[in-house]
Amino acid sequence: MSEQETEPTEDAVREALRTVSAPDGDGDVIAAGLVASVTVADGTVSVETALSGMDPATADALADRMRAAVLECSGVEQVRVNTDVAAPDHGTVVPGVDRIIVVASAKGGVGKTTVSTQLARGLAASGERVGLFDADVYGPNTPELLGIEGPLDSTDDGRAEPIEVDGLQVVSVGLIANDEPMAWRGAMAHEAVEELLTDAAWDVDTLVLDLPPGTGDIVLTTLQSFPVDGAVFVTTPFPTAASDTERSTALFREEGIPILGAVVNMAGFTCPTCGDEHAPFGSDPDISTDVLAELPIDESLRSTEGDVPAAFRDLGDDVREALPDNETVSVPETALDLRGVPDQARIEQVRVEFDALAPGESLHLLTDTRPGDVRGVLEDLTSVPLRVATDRKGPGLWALQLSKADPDGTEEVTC
Ligand SMILES: Nc1ncnc2c1ncn2[C@@H]1O[C@H](COP(=O)(O)OP(=O)(O)OP(=O)(O)O)[C@@H](O)[C@H]1O
Repeated sequence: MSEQETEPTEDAVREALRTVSAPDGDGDVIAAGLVASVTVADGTVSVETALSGMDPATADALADRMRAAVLECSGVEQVRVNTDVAAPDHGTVVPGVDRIIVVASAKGGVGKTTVSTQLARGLAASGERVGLFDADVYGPNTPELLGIEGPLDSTDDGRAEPIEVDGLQVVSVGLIANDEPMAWRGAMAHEAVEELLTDAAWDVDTLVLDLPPGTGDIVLTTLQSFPVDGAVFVTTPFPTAASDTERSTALFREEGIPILGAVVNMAGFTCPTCGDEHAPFGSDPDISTDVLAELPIDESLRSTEGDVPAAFRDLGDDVREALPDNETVSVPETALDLRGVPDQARIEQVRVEFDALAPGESLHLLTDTRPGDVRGVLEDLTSVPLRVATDRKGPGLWALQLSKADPDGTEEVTC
């Protein structure tokens, strides 16, 4: 609280809450009996709600509106709106899968399937258990690339059994019994893809998911339904492919998906006769995303026989490096809930609370600001080494644990 501002009163907070209408036209949230109690201490307002029975999405949206209204009260620095409703389900965990990396492209035919398959092989080459899920209903080419055929067998408990090939567990919409994924393009296609993905008997550390090109239904529902840890975009250097990639990455970011980087494929070739370099699709595409790899037109990059091409082993390492820390971060009751808090106020709160930590102690945050931005701001505010653990709780929502490094310097420092 600034020196000029005084502690808000409980009455003022209740008055602010009266501006929030209850769902179903029941007047405001106070009149509708949806607020059980309000407490104020040192600029922090805690609102206990009585929302049991309400569906989680409505309760969450209502809590957001209450939080925003209370933040308008003079002297309020932080608001905790506690709902007695389970948090909305932001992501169906895929059984047997620890993390999901999607491979996407704005356009078809740019080499997305080639990159997905070789990236999966590259990750597996360093000892990870890797799955490859081909969700490209428009061109499920993974089976052909890996020389495998369907239909998939069923496990004893009736789940789809991934085909083991080249150290990968593979499931493709091209491996289903009726082998007609093109017929899935209709309205129900995304449900069929989701079912196959969650139904498969995976046992992997990382699942590489080859999305259909573009940003259609299947792509969006996959991003919204599953806890995707990061996306790799494949593009050619051709100017329109690059500008389409910019638009697609912006949409992924809006969905809260970390963009790990781009692979610029078909970036030139060496003439086998004269040895000259040619760039038929142009060079240096104008994209703001980090370029993880530039791959030439080269027959050997298509081959899935023998050793994984060095370019894809390197890509595997770079992708692993680019992944945000995906530890499980808890959200204790004392966590700072920064959702909806104005920028300046949230920076000040984090600075004050971080300064107050003893070395080795941690501060927990729940925030709608991207973790990289929080870390950047904090690094500008303090010279103390910090460690940041990040856990994406849903689209645009992260739990962060910010720890002050141990004085003896034994703790890993990640910034
Ligand atoms: N760097 C490369 N050098 C040579 N050939 C390549 C390269 N990348 C991809 N190809 C070839 O280009 C064709 C298209 O690649 P691929 O099927 O991977 O593209 P895609 O983006 O998945 O296409 P789709 O629109 O079907 O999803 C394939 O025949 C593939 O072998």
